[in-house]
Amino acid sequence: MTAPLLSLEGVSKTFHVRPVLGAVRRVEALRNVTLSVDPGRALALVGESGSGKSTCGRAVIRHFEPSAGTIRFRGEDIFEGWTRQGDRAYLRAVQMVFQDPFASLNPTHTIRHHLERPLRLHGGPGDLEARLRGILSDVELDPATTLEKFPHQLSGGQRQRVSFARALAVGAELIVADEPTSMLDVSIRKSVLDLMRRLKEERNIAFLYITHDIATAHYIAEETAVMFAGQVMERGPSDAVISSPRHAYSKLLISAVPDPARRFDAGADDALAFTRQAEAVRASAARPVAGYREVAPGHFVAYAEAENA
Ligand SMILES: Nc1ncnc2c1ncn2[C@@H]1O[C@H](COP(=O)(O)OP(=O)(O)OP(=O)(O)O)[C@@H](O)[C@H]1O
Repeated sequence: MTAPLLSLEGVSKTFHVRPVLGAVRRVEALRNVTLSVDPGRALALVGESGSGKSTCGRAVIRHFEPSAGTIRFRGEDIFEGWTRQGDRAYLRAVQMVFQDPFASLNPTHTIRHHLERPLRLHGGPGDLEARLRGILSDVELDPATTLEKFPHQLSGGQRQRVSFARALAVGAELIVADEPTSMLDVSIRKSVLDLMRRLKEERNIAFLYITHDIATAHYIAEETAVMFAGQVMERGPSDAVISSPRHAYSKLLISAVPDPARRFDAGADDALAFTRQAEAVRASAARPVAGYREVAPGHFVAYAEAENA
């Protein structure tokens, strides 16, 4: 068994929101989250809005320190006792690709500028121009027509490819991809997902893939974790979690994926009953997780205290 590249052990994060008027509000964005990602593999984090997926990704790229728990990269605590050199190596090895590539590309600089600097800093064999062209080819962009362009002159899909190229340029080993295709046209989503798969298979890059889209989680990731209210409800092989979910909340989430064969007005009479049932499941899932049952090898399902009795 390979050692995980990244592991989160009992990670919690509480934000204190200070409104202009009224009392400070505590938001428990992550509660005791334990997950791991192996080299060259992908873990998908799925869940509804506000479930804590992005907070998890942001903790991994050290946007903030968790309130509790440990995050390790190759066995080393990412917040403790690193030399400056180790620190720099981590910042290179773990890269984030965001939903909106515009937000992470500087509109006043060409694609050449975006890629040249990290390539220079990172070093590596071969001359810079050849490496630049190589990296663009790796993300299936034509160097001849791309290098001198500005971000606004590219399509959304091409811009997202530049984001991946930049991660490659610094020597990323783990990419935290936060909804990388959700702003793209449906017609080009698959090609960007295919690129991610290729980077995983050919370059051994690991992915923490954050998404609302359960179908793409299945397409990209060997493993899937379902989050709700800052906790992991279920995790395991994507096939098992998505095709035969075991936790009531995972079942609810997966049942909410639109079925193209179903008429949009079908079952309207059942809608109220469904909403009531969904509310009950969500209320139950929000309770603190007491532990996980391993229902099949590597497939873990959360239980709350009373449920285990
Ligand atoms: N900086 C912050 N300050 C206060 N609350 C925050 C902060 N960042 C996130 N939260 C809260 O933490 C919870 C989890 O948010 P998070 O963005 O991680 O969810 P998400 O699952 O990624 O949702 P989405 O899919 O909408 O991005 C939410 O209630 C959110 O409002």
